[in-house]
Amino acid sequence: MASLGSRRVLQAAIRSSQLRIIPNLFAHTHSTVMAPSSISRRGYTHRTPAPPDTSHSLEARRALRTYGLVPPAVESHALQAQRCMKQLDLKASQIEKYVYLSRLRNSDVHLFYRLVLDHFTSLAPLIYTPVVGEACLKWSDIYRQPEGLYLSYKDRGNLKEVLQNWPQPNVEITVVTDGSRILGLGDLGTNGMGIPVGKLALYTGCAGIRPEVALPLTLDLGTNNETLLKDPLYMGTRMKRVSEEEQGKFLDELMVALNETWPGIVVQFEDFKNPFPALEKYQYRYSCFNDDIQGTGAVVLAGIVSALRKSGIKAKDQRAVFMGAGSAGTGVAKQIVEYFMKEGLTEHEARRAFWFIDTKGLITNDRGDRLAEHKKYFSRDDNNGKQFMSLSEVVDHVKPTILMGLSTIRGCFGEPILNKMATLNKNPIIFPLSNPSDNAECTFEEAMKYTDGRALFASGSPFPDYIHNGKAMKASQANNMYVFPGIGLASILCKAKHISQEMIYTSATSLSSTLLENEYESGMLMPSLDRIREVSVIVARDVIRQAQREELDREPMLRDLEDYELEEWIKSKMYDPRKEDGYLELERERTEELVRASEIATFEVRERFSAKL
Ligand SMILES: O=C([O-])CC(=O)C(=O)O
Ligand SMILES: [Mg+2]
Repeated sequence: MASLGSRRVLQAAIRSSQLRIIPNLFAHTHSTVMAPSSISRRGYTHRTPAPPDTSHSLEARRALRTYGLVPPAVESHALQAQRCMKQLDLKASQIEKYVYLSRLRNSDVHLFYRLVLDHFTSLAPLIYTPVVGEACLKWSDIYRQPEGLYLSYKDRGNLKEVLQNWPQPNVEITVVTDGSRILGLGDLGTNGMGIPVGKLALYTGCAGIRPEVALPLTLDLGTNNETLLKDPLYMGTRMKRVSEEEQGKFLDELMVALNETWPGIVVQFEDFKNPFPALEKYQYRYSCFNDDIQGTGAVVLAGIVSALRKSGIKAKDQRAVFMGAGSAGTGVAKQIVEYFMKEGLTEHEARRAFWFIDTKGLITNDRGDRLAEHKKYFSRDDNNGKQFMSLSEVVDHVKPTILMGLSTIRGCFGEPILNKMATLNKNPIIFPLSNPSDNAECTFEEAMKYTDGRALFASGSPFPDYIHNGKAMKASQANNMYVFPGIGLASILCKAKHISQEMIYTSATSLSSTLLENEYESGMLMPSLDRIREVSVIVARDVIRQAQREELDREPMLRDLEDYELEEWIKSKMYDPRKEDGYLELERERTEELVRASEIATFEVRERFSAKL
């Protein structure tokens, strides 16, 4: 027999199903009491009925009783999108545009994604880097609505219960951050929520992951950012970050709780200052990966493959100087080592092609400090006792072919350094990867101007085109958005047991294979952003194939498909907002709801009946 509590829930459900006749004008806001269509197995879902919509036919409006609530014209999706773009144009600042788009995503999710798909190149910088960086810096000020789940240190022991509060019953993927290293902006605590939200918007935009199966997750484990701790509007717990050991235990509980709640969920770790413990511990146990180390590494590798082809200089003759020696930097370099080894170098030779600079200068074995674990692999022992303090000294010493920036020091690839690179190389490879744009080591314009237009360039954040000698040149963006959506999509679709390093590596070679000949000829190292959806399909296809080779897949029927069939199947699984219709969706939900309500009513009657016996 149902308990009193569950009876109340059932009664409330029945009551609300009667109330539902009037469409909820504010059904799109999470704070609204949900219409019964929102009642799911787990409680409430915010997969709400579409709000009154100017694209609904008059007949649909009458059926929905929204007739008269919107102006009389019946508009096409294209017209609606046109109005949104016009409204976006009226916003004076980037952050206002960000807020406008966030609101749109929360109020009319399909319209938002139609916009994203149709204007990806111009909107990506607004929903993602660089503007998402500004949004995170100002998150406490611009906060308007819940957009993800927060798990606090004080919730340990109960993480599973908190996860149950997430309104969606089926979650297939989560992006999780502890906010400790947001882009190149440092520790932003719970203000880092903008990152999981932004990354998952790209999952939907680039790889067609349905918005309702994506969970943005932010861990509130304290912050060491004094400004935030003093800010009255800061919304995280006001305490210093917990210790590494405490964080480790918290993550152990989280991974179990996530997998018990949503078995096989794909977990993307994002912007953790200390990413290695989690990656090493979980990568062979769960379906997870670290985007900053593995995703960025794969994209940069794809860029390097194309740049090497373009410059004509073999792997064995490459020398790479890395400005910045954080975990992401060494992670990126390790993937290039793997590639150099596949090109015939021994591991020793490949490793020796890298020189890392941190705040104390060139990393050497004998410079007299204790090196962090992740730096040891690339530490030099061939400096003959000499230490090199500045980038300029290191460039003179190494004569690099590649300059990689992961330092977050804006402008450290200045004119003299770029001039030197241009003197040393016909086509110097210059990758200023720090995000957002304000932290980039150099801009596209600077790279081109000071190398006489000869640089092979890719950056982390977008840069505008630059006209050199009358020729318009396009900046390539070596951002992990070219691979993480495909890796995540593949892992969901083939139900990967875990995400192997080979699957990540495959995403890199797959991405480099998508560069079209005309893109390559024009100097681009990454495919055009307009094609990101088709790129994600290819990446997903190849990553699935790799999972199959390693027997990590749990969807055997995919093995029987030819490549072109697999591609078609992947496409058929992708959410396409242009095919979504709020009205039809609502009708479907209504039917389901009626069935559910009658089941509940039957249950109620039976319950009353048995209570009388
Ligand atoms: O978010 C981005 O644009 C790339 C990235 O992962 C980072 O910089 O941490
Ligand atoms: Mg990141």
